[in-house]
Amino acid sequence: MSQTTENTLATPVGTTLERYIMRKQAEFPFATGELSQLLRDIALAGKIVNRDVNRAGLSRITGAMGNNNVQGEAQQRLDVEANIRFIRALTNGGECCAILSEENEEIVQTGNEHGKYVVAMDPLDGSSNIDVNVSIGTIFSIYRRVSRIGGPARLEDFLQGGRAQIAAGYVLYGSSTMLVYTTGHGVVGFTYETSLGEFFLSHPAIVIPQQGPVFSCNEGNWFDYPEFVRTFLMQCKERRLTARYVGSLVADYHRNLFTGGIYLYPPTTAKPGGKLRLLYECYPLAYLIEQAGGLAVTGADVVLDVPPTADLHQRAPLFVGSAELVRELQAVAAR
Ligand SMILES: O=P(O)(O)OC[C@H]1O[C@](O)(COP(=O)(O)O)[C@@H](O)[C@@H]1O
Ligand SMILES: [Mg+2]
Ligand SMILES: [Mg+2]
Repeated sequence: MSQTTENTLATPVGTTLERYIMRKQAEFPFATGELSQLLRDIALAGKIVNRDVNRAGLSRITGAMGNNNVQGEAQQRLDVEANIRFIRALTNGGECCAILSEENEEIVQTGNEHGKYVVAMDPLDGSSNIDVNVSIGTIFSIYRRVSRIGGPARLEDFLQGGRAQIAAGYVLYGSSTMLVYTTGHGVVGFTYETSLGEFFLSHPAIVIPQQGPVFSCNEGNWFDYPEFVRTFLMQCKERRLTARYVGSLVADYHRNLFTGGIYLYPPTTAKPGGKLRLLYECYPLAYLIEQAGGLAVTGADVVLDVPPTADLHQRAPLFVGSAELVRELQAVAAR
């Protein structure tokens, strides 16, 4: 076990996020604190969105905006609200020079041209569940920029590929609110203590079981799935695995991370390239799952090795979770 993991594991449960980030930074003599600040900014935005989510019904942040986003999907008020909150926190934090968001067609330049990092994000994941009080989330992915520091960010900063991520994670707004992320040294989870307004370390080293009892898939699309997907789903049923599908990627993913299992969003006739977005849904969750000992594929290919195209909102099929289950799917896909 590496020194870093030993120190991390030595960090007692109940440590605040702030103290954990400081400890972590101390483990890297050349760390300059910018990434730490960026993680703090994300946590701050997560707290504000958590408040908005909790009282959405009271503050009228419910329902559709009446327009569609770049994906052609109806934008919910909370999609827009969460987008504003994260863009504002990342801009004010000073370390992020540009943001790619599901809710913005183009890259958002923050004006922090000295910033070394860019962030790709899905500010509100699980939009179909917003107004019905079902768990939703935020997904983020961080890259060190490759464009010249001191100037605006460029497209290539976001097209470095899944393995160039230096950090990734999500905030889950569920029965409790959690921040789960990796910086390439395992996966760590913090639980939000609303009354104190603090994230506390609750899961120092999250590891997904190699096998699992759960499969998560919208079987309403059964007739639109490729043959290999139906074959795999039949195998799951023959083995009496349990079907669980919340319809919020972050919530389904989070459950399977702890219980073991596989989440599937296959290609369909309507969406042969898949529904989920490669840069701010698939890549970050694939990076996390590999850091937790699991696997993420698009079918035969490993998600983190899928090269990005110039389409910032490109989609990809996603099969993610316990390594053995995902390999079984890969084997069926390769037949
Ligand atoms: O309704 P479907 O087709 O099952 O799709 C649900 C999936 O789409 C998503 O809502 C897409 O994400 P957004 O809500 O961020 O657009 C996932 O969270 C979820 O897993
Ligand atoms: Mg999403
Ligand atoms: Mg979204």
